[in-house]
Amino acid sequence: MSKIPKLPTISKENRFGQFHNRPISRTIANGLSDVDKKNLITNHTRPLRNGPPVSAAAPRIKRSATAPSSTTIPNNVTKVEKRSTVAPKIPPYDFKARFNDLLEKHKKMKSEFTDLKDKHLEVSDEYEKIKETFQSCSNERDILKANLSVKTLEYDEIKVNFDVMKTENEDLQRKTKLLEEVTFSLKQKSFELDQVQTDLNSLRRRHSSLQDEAEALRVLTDQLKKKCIEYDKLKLDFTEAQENIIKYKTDSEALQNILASMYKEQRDLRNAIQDLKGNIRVYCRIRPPLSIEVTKPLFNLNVVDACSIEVEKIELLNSARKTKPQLFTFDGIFTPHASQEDVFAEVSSMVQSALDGYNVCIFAYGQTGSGKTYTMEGGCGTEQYGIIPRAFNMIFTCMEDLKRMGWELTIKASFLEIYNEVIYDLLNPSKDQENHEIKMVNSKGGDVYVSNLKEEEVKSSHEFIRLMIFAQRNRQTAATLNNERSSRSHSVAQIKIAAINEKRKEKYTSNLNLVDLAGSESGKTTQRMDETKHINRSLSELSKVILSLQTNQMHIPYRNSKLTHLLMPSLGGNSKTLMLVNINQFDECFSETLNSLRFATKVNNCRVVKAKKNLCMVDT
Ligand SMILES: Nc1ncnc2c1ncn2[C@@H]1O[C@H](COP(=O)(O)OP(=O)(O)OP(=O)(O)O)[C@@H](O)[C@H]1O
Repeated sequence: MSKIPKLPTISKENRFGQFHNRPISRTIANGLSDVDKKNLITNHTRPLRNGPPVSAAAPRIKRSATAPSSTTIPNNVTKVEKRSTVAPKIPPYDFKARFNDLLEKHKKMKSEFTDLKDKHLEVSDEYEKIKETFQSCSNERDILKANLSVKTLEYDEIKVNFDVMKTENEDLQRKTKLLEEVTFSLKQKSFELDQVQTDLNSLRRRHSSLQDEAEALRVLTDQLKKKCIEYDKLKLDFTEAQENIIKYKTDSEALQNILASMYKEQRDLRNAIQDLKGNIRVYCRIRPPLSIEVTKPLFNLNVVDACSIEVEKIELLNSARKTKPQLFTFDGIFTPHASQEDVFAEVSSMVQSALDGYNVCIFAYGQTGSGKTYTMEGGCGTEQYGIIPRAFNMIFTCMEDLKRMGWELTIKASFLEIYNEVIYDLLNPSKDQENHEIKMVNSKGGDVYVSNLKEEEVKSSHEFIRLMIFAQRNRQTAATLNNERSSRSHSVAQIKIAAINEKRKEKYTSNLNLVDLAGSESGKTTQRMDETKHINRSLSELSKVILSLQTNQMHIPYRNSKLTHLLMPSLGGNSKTLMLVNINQFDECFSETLNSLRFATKVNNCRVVKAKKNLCMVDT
C-alpha cells in the first residue's frame, strides 16, 4: 500500500480568507480606489469632528488585522500596525502631513502588498504543489480506494472465511473438548482395563492353581475312593480279624500255658542234662600260633577225641629218644581251628542257665598269652566277639522270648579288676578310687556285693558293648601306668539278672560272672614275684575251693582270696561253673601248659551237688 503524503492542514476559513484577500491585494496593488480614498479621507477627517483621527483610523486597521484567528497574516503587517499605533499624532489640520503620512502608509501598504503578492505567489506555488500533491493523493486515494474495495472484498471474503473458520474453530474446540472428554474417559477406561487385566491375570493364576488343586483333589478323591473301598474291605477283615483275635487269644492263652509248661520242662531237661554233665565243666582251648610265631618250635599235641588230648615233649636223653605222652580229658576240646562261635555254642547253655535263674561263673584260665582275653572278650568285629559280648546278645534275644511268657527282666552290669588283692572299679575312670570291699547281701549268706562299685542298668546289647569298651579302655590305661598289669590281674564282668512274672507271681535273681583270670605262670618263670605271689595265691585258693567242693567239705575257704570270695555265689552248690583252660602249643610253654592242664583236670574231677534255682514267690 502506497504511503499517502501528509497534506498541510489548512482550515476552510483560512483558505477562503486567502481567496478573499486576493482581490484586496489586487485593489491595493492597483492603488487606492476612489471610494477607498474617500473612505480614507472620511475616516481621517472624522476624528476632526468626533475625536482624534488616529483613534478612528486605528480600529479599521485593527479590524483587518483581527481577521479570523486561523488566517495567516504576514508578520510585517502586524509590525506595521504596531508601528502605526505608536506613530506621532498628526494634527487634523496638517493635511500635508496627513497626506504624507497617508503616502507613507500607502507606500508601506504597497510594499506590504508586494510582499503579500510574493507571498501569494509563494502560496499559489505551494497551492499548486499541494494541488498536485492533492491530485496525486487523490489518485493514490483512488488507487487505495480501489485497493480498499479489493481489500474490502478480500476482507469480506476473509471475514466470511474467518466466520466459517470461527465456526469451524468453535466446532473444532467443541470437538476437541469432546475429544478431551473422550480421551479422559478413555484413559479412565484404559486404567480400569489395566486393573481388569491385572484382576484377570490374578484370576487366571488363581484359576490355574484352582485347576491344579481340583486335579489334585480329583486324584485324592480317586485315592480316597480306593481307600474307602480298601477301608471297607479292611473293616470287614478287621471285624473278621477281631473275631479271630478273640479266638486266637483264647488259643494263645492255652498255648502260652502249654508253652510255659513246655519251657519249664525244657529248662528242667536242660538242667538235668547239665546236672548229668556236671555243674563244673571244663573245656580246653588250644591257641593257634600267630603269623609272627609260625617259626617257633611246638611240642606234640594230639587231639585224641572231642574230649581228650595227649601232650608230649620229645626229650633226648643220652641220644635216646625219651617220650612220655600225657592224656588229659575234659568236657570238650577246642582245637586251634575252633571259632569264637564254636566256643560260644558250648558255653551258651551256661548263659541259658543264668537266664533260668542259676548263678553261673565262666572263667578263662591259662598262662599269659594263651588266649584268655581273646576267648572272653574277643577281637574287633562281631565275628571276633568273645564269650562276654555274645552272652549279652543272647540275654537280650532271650529277654524278648521271656517277655512273651510274661517275664520282665532287669539287667545290671559292673566291671572290676583284682590286682594284687585290691579291687578296682573299671567303670570309674578316676585314679583315686574308693575302697571296695566284698560284703554279704543279707545275713542268710549266699549272695555277695562289692561296696562302692558302679553298677549300670543295661537296656540293650549295644549299651552293654559301649560299657564293655569303656571298661577295657580303663583297664588298658591302668596297664599303661603299671606295665603289664592287665596280664597280672583278674578281670571280672558281672551281670545281675532280676526277673519277675507278675502273672505267675514268680521272681528270681541270678548272677553271671565272666572272669578273665591273670596269667598262671609259676614263680620260677617270672621276675615279678609280688604279683605272682598274689596270683598264685588266688589261683591256689580257687583250686582249694573247687577241691573242697569236690570233697563235699563242710567249710569252703571262699574268703581266703578276693577272687574266691567274689565268686562265692557262682561257685558251689547253688551254681554252675565253666572253666576254659587256654593253652599254647609252643615248646617253651610246655611246662606251664602241663600245669594248666593239671589244674583243669583237678577242677574237672570236681562234681558238686546239684545246683538249685533261685526261684521264689512274689510277696503279695
Ligand atoms: N583262638 C585264637 N585265634 C586267633 N588268635 C588268638 C586266639 N587266641 C589268642 N589269640 C591271639 O593271641 C594273642 C594273645 O592272646 P590273649 O591276649 O587273649 O592272651 P591272654 O591269655 O589273655 O594274655 P594275658 O594273660 O597277657 O592277658 C592275642 O593277640 C590274641 O588275639
